[in-house]
Amino acid sequence: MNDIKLALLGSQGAGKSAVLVRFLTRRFIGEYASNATRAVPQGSGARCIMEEPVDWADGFVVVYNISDRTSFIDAEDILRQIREARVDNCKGEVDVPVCLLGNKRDLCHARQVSEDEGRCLARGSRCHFQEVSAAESYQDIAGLFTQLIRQVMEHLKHRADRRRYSGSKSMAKLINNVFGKRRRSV
Ligand SMILES: Nc1nc2c(ncn2[C@@H]2O[C@H](COP(=O)(O)OP(=O)(O)OP(=O)(O)O)[C@@H](O)[C@H]2O)c(=O)[nH]1
Repeated sequence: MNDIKLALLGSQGAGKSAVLVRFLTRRFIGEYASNATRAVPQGSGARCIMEEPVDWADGFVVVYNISDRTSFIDAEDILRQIREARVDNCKGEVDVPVCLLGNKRDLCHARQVSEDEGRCLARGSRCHFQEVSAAESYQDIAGLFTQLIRQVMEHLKHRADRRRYSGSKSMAKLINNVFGKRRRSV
């Protein structure tokens, strides 16, 4: 079986590493060096632009921090960019699986983004939504990745079936053209 490639995107400090480390190790590692983000805020910070199109990903996890509205606006922007890229690249194909994650649910006393807003954004972007806390819970994050991986595998299978089908259709057309023409010229 081929590897599955997932991209975790989101603004700086949203908790991408914490979510991933929680899933892979079941542990919450509170402090570690902050990576260069794959999606960076630019200019005033009101717009979040991906450094490069993520065309290698089979699925996306877009993370924001529920106690930071700017990170939610960034997530909105990232989802829009993913949507636009898939309109360009995947004509007629089933959408690439995407999950919107509202992280740091344990900080609900400092909440700036309601759960309804998250759900509403996900609905508009045709993606799954969940609030989680990388600090407090493994189960939610594990369940979420398991579901996303399942969706990605189904998506890849669907895409492979489609390619096989359109390949055999082209071959049938080619044979028809060649032999059809011959028959006419006899
Ligand atoms: N309270 C709380 N803190 C969290 C949670 N997840 C991450 N953090 C903290 O938020 C900070 C940023 O987390 P990171 O995982 O480094 O965030 P990131 O999105 O990978 O950040 P960059 O690498 O800078 O893009 C760290 O201090 C984490 O300990 C959470 O669920 N709850």
